[in-house]
Amino acid sequence: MYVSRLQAEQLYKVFGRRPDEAVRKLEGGADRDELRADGTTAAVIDASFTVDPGQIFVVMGLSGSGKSTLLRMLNGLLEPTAGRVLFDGQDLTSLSAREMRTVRSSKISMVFQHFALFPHRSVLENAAYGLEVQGVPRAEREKRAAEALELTGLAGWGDSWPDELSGGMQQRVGLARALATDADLLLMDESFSALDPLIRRDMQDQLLELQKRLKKTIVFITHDLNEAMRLGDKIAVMRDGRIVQLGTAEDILLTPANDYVASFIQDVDRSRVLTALSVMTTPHRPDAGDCDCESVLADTPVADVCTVAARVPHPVAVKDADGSLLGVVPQERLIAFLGDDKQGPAVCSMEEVATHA
Ligand SMILES: Nc1ncnc2c1ncn2[C@@H]1O[C@H](COP(=O)(O)OP(=O)(O)OP(=O)(O)O)[C@@H](O)[C@H]1O
Repeated sequence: MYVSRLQAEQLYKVFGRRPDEAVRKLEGGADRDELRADGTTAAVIDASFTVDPGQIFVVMGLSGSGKSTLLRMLNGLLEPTAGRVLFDGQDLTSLSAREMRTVRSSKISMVFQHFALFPHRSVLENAAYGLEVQGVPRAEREKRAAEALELTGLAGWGDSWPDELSGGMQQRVGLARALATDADLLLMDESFSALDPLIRRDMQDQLLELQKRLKKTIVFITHDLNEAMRLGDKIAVMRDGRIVQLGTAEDILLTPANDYVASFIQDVDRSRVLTALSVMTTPHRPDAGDCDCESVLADTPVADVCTVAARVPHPVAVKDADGSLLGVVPQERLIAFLGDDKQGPAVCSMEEVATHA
């Protein structure tokens, strides 16, 4: 039977008095504000989702929306008021504190926003810290920490002190520490939020690059939708404790669940998120794609489809990895897409253009 790596089932976390009663009220349709009047905070309300092996699952929301509380229930640091967390089919909420510590130290790694490095330990010792907690002998942990430093582009920095490294490099040490333990589940809490924009982008690229090789299961918390869309295979948008939308970046961009989500997507660069698959159409000519011109793949971002469109004299062919034709993207469709940036869902307007063309 197929088992999702991580599963949240109707998770609730209520802080304050009479939490069970509060859950019943929430199940009956009460909202956060009603409970606040009783001095109770509903931090997470009825959160359900699955994360598959090798996926990056992003939880996105503004401050106070419940992201950190959700994450702390996933790693067992907080006990849910109601609901279950399953990891590889095992119910974490049923484990004793001791069993939970074992799972946490061997299978789950955390990467925080603030690097949490020990200033009086070398970079190598910092990267080896998780292994030290697991009781791995020194020689073995130093070898694995050095490998992890190499993975994160810090080969040769092992003997330095944390304060000799830039912010971006310190965050890589944090990442190396998480990778060194071989934990399959990586929980990243606003891990790149303290970094300058360019370095932040660099770290996002590096994470995506590492992920191609390592295929960890990652839950990544952020308040930045652009970051969520760059990284997330699946994104949960949270508001006031509830998940208000769960979907891919394209789902969120093309069909935002409500005005709240729509207000976030205004600043997203759609040409980097949407792919050839979402803008292509059926070719009118039977010989489309038969020439030797450049083509694109279904997951090529629209921005890169534009570059190819500028070089070929006909609609850009979209092909699968075997070279079979999936569809075409006519230049007018791209122009409509780029020109209609501020006016709602791009694909609707493009469909109109295609119909009228
Ligand atoms: N230990 C606690 N006791 C009482 N209330 C809490 C506790 N922890 C969190 N809260 C409340 O729960 C709500 C959700 O907080 P949480 O920290 O999970 O949000 P967040 O989305 O992670 O915010 P931020 O990005 O600012 O960390 C907030 O209203 C917060 O005040």
